[in-house]
Amino acid sequence: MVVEVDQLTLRYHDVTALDEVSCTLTGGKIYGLLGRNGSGKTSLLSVLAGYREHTDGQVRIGGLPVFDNAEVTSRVCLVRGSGDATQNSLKVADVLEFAAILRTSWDSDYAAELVELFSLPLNKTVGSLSHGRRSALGIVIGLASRTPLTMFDESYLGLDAPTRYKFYDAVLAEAMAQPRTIILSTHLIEEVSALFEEVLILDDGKLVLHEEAETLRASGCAVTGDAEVVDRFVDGLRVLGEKRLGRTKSAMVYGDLDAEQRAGASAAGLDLGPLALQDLFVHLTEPGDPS
Ligand SMILES: Nc1ncnc2c1ncn2[C@@H]1O[C@H](COP(=O)(O)OP(=O)(O)OP(=O)(O)O)[C@@H](O)[C@H]1O
Repeated sequence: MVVEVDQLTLRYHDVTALDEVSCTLTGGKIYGLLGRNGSGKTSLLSVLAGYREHTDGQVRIGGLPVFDNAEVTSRVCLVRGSGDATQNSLKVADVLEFAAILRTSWDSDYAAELVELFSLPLNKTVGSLSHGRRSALGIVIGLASRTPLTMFDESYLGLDAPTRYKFYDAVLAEAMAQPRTIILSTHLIEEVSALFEEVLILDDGKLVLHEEAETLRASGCAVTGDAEVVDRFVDGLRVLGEKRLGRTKSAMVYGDLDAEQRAGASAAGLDLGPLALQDLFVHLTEPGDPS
């Protein structure tokens, strides 16, 4: 389902949460939506889900306007953090039943599989669930809804590492089995970046980057080897970040290395690997250094 965002602005009184954001998501892919705290991720997802009316610009999903348009919003599912507090008194089984009524694309068998995968207790009330289990309930709803546009807004909150990886694996398996448009907003870039096919970065309400993940990874490289050799090699290059373990150092270099530089790295015993999205993200959203 194509998502078209044109000059989208959202203001909350005197706060401009989204500032003339434009992008087109062609759909059928996993998109990573990244941004520092307060950069506008939840605001953008809320507008796409029809939860909020934007102030200016245009938003179309599948060619249709979103706000107050049930034809579109019934095909969109936004899972926010660890769920809505209003559902506290309902049992997990009831919440899933409501979700099934709301979404014509709901897949009950798949929901049952996911309930087992995430060990969700059907007879407990939502209010009695741990933080992580609430997040898992949201994930089950998002995945089993099988809506053409499904968005997870920091849905990993409270999940322990093994459960987070179950979530990532489930998203990947689903995207391969039933291609749909999935947007994941996250701060845990390193963990989840392998899933992204396209990446969008918001900074202070502005879209500062929208690029294919492969292109981003190829926009620089990680140079790893003996610390002194790495330092000599990267002297004069644009270094986004460094990591050091004992005598071994890894420097994240932004920009293409030419054939001669690559040959030089190899001759010096250095390894060249792909750029980590996390480093690029930190670089692009660093105050005062938007380049
Ligand atoms: N209901 C609201 N009323 C007033 N301002 C708001 C409201 N919701 C968000 N904002 C402001 O809008 C801006 C964007 O917030 P938003 O929640 O969209 O960012 P975010 O990228 O999702 O942040 P985080 O990663 O911290 O969840 C922030 O300055 C925030 O304070």
